[in-house]
Formats: sequence, C-alpha cells, structure tokens
Amino acid sequence: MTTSLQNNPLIRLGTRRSPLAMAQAHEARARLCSAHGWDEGAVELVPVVAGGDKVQDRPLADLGGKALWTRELDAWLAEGRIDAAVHSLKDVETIRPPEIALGAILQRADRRDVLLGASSVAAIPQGARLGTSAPRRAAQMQNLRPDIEVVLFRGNVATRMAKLQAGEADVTLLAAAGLERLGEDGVGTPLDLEDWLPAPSQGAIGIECRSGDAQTREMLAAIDHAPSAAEVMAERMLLEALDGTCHSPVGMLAQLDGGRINLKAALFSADGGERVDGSVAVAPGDAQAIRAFGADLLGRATPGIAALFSGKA
Ligand SMILES: NCc1[nH]cc(CCC(=O)O)c1CC(=O)O
Repeated sequence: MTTSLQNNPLIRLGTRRSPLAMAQAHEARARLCSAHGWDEGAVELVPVVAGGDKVQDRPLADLGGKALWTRELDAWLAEGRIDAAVHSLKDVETIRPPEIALGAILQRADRRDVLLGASSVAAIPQGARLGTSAPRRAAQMQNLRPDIEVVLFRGNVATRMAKLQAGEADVTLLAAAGLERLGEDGVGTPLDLEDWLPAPSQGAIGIECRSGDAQTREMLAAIDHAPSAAEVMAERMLLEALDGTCHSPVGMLAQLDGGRINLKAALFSADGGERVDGSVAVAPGDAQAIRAFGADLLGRATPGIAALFSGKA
C-alpha cells in the first residue's frame, strides 16, 4: 500500500470543469500549498459537472439562477466526497445553507469589466449590438448608450469571444479577472471603475467547506485575504439588503480606504432607462449601516427599478 499524498490528499477541492473554474482551482491549490508548505499532491482537484454548464442557450436568470452553479458542489460537500469547493464568488448566492461556510476569500483579482470590440463605450458605433446575458451589463450599457441593442450571449469565456469573432455581436463585456486567469489578458479595454460598476464579488474566488469541519476551516483560514474579504463581504451584504436576484441589474464597488470601506452602488431598470446611484462610507462588517444604505437606495428607486429588487424579480 502506498502512503504517497497523491493517493491520500490532505484536502479534496471540488471545482466546476470549465477552463475558468479549473484555472481558479489551480490558483486555490497553489495558494494552499504555498501557505502550508505542501507539495501539489496534498491537494486533490475534483472536477464536477454543474447544472449551469449543461444549458447554454437561455439566460442564467431564467434557469433558476445562481444556485445552478453551486448545487452539485453543495451536494458533494454534504456527502463528504470533497472537503472544500472553489467558486467565483460572483456566482454564489448571498444566502447559503447553514451547513456550508465560506472558509476563505482569496486576494481579489482585477474586478473591472473589459469591453471587447471597441476602444471605449463612447467609441461604440451607433446602434451596435452588445452580446451579453447579464442584466447589469445590458442595463448599464443602455443607460449610457440607449441606441445600443442587446443580444443574448451565454457560454463560457472562450465561447463568448468566439461568438464576437463570428459577428454575432459587435461588442461584448467580460470580467478582467476571468480573462487574466485564462491567459487572455491584453484583449479589449478595461472600463474605469469611476464610469462603470462591476458586479458584486467580481474578481473574487471563494472557497467553501462544511461548517462543522474545523480542520478544513483552519487550512482555509491560512489563505483568506482579509482586505479582499472585507470589501467582498460589504458588497455581498449590500446585495442581500437589496434582495436582488439574477434579474436585478446592480453594479457596486466596495473599496477599503484606511479603516473604512467606501461603498458605491447603482441600480437600474431592465432597459437601463432608470438609474439610482448612491455611496456611503462604513466600518468593515457594519451590517446595520449597509442595510440602511440599501434601504436608502430602494427608497429612491423608481418603479422600473423597484420592480426588480426586494425579492420581486
Ligand atoms: N458570469 C460568469 C463568470 N463568473 C465569474 C467570471 C469571471 C471571474 C470573476 O469575476 O471572478 C465570469 C465570466 C465573466 O463575467 O466574464
């Protein structure tokens, strides 16, 4: 019988199988090994097929939303087939089952959206088609450029880039973090955070485990990046306060500044014609202040926006 770590890993990390998910799982493994002084064999990567990967022709929002991405990995965690699961936190619901804990948030990558097909939002030709299935990207673009038409784009990053190449749309928007992780950095134009708000949690990798698994929680705590976690948790608290769904177009940005977090958000109607903006400075973890900020935004929401938040969408 062999006692090599290859056959006896210290931790089994579940991941989706898309190239982006695999790249993120490799990053999580590298961080674990470097933090604990392990060799690669200590971390076994376990690829799982997620529901969201099986359907490519309809918007995620119509298919049951973000839970599609986590359902299989949640089950594998519960069954003890894996010890932890690696996720794009952007795709993970804010309210999770109590038996699942967010054990680590890795240092956040570039959180900006990248525009492909034009050098800036202003430079996009009149009446051009934006390929996206993200309500935030569609609404934010049409808010700035009501002339632009939105066409449905789903599939993984490579598929969407191929659809753009094939002329199915004139421009598209992708997360800088995803492009970077796939070695595609350098394509397109990253949009300035001052002018264009990313999704809550964009660029952040989260690793979940069973709440009662103290050993895994301790292993994961070593790779948690506190400043990233403070910002991402503020964004997730605000998203929860807004009670948004996958149909809710909302961009936001939390930025640590000294001991405070500057939190900015914009809510849109589906066609981008209505927009409400706000910003606030809060202490890290001040859920009450973030809920009050959420209530302020919702209080100022026009009907077309209000219909998409507070659990109404
Ligand atoms: N919606 C899919 C998804 N989920 C996470 C990322 C990128 C990586 C990240 O934001 O951490 C992407 C691709 C994209 O939006 O371009």
